[in-house]
Amino acid sequence: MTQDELKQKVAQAALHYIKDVAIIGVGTGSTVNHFIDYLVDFRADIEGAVSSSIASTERLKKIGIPVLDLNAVGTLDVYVDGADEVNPHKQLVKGGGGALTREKIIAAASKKFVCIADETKCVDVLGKFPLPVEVVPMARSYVARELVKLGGQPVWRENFITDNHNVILDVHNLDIIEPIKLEQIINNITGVVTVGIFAMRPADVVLIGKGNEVTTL
Ligand SMILES: O=C[C@H](O)[C@H](O)[C@H](O)COP(=O)(O)O
Repeated sequence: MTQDELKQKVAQAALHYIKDVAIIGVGTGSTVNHFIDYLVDFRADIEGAVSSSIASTERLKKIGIPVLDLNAVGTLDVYVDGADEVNPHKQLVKGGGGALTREKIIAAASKKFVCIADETKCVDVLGKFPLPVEVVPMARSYVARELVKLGGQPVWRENFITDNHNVILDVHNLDIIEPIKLEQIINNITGVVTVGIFAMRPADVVLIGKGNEVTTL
């Protein structure tokens, strides 16, 4: 199977978790795009979705699924989203597509976070994938200097603005041995909006597309 076929398969497997769920939290990215495409057959049962990005909002609307404001919905039963890296503790690195802040908000507001990933995303130690950090634009250089002090090499994602009108620093060369600790440390740097480590609120279920099957963590 190609990587895209694996993404499709794992996205299909996530449908099991949305049975009888009226309002679904929906993430962002190429894996989630497959999930959204599958939702077309469930339109009649779905009241709406809370979306983590403008891109996902557009895709959901295109297939006729109403996109709702999280403030009006309260706690979500299920949130389905992809990841850039997954470790055996269901802790993640996210934000390769720059949607990390809204993703983290929806994950926090959801009872069950179902992460869908192909096997290339599995690692023992997070950090091989450059760690995305969303930063208020005027704080970019200051935050970059603070990230260097932590041992990383931040690279400004040029010509990219997030849905929240901020910038992204991708931090290379980090071995994230203590994900919760590093998440807290980076979150505490003034000017950081969100760090792409999802460890304080990890996934509850990780579905991994591997070979011809989907395994569950
Ligand atoms: O900002 C983007 C998100 O965190 C995505 O969920 C993540 O980058 C995985 O994307 P993909 O499914 O395209 O690999």
